[in-house]
Amino acid sequence: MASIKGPAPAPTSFPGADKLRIGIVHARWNEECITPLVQGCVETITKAGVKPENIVIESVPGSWELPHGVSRLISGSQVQASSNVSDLMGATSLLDDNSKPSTPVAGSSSKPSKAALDAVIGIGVLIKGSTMHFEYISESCCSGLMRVGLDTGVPVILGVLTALTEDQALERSGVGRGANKGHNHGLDWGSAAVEMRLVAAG
Ligand SMILES: O=c1[nH]c(NC[C@H](O)[C@H](O)[C@H](O)CO)c([N+](=O)[O-])c(=O)[nH]1
Repeated sequence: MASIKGPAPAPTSFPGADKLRIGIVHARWNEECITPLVQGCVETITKAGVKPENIVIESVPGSWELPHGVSRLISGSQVQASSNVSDLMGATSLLDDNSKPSTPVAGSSSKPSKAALDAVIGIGVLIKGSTMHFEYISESCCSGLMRVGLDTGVPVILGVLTALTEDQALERSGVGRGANKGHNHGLDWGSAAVEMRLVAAG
């Protein structure tokens, strides 16, 4: 019997998306998953009509730091620019970019704009280990991101995979090891960010 789980189809047109500025803050753990998740997110954000120069990508050490990183990005202070969009699309790893000093997003002015962000996606990948660390970080990260969104009024999209196995994480990043590569959830998070700003805001 086919599963009934899964999101309804997202809207396909987003009038006004060309005016939006979207932020992505990603953790620097489990980059085999992080890189495709961020790429998937950027893919649907740009397909919706957001200009590449209006996508700000920064990174934090791990998922525990995501709420703080998202909050600081919304408040206008840079966390750590990890890559610009044009470099990202061909990237196989985001980590190399972190050795570079902060770089503005492709096509932007000499220094990254601090104009207000319309939505932010927090991306992290937690994989259960042999201790309770996973549970504590997962709960704190997810409730922290929810609080930042509610406190600031800026839509914060939950882009955190809480996987019990490596294969679960890889499949939900669209890079599964077996024949079934899975579905890249980053694609859904990108359209959710644009939708929450345009459709939900009315
Ligand atoms: O993003 C992650 N951070 C992880 N830990 C680091 C944590 O998020 C903090 O960066 C660290 O504790 C420093 O505050 C992970 N594990 O420990 O397994 C993990 O799986 N994913």
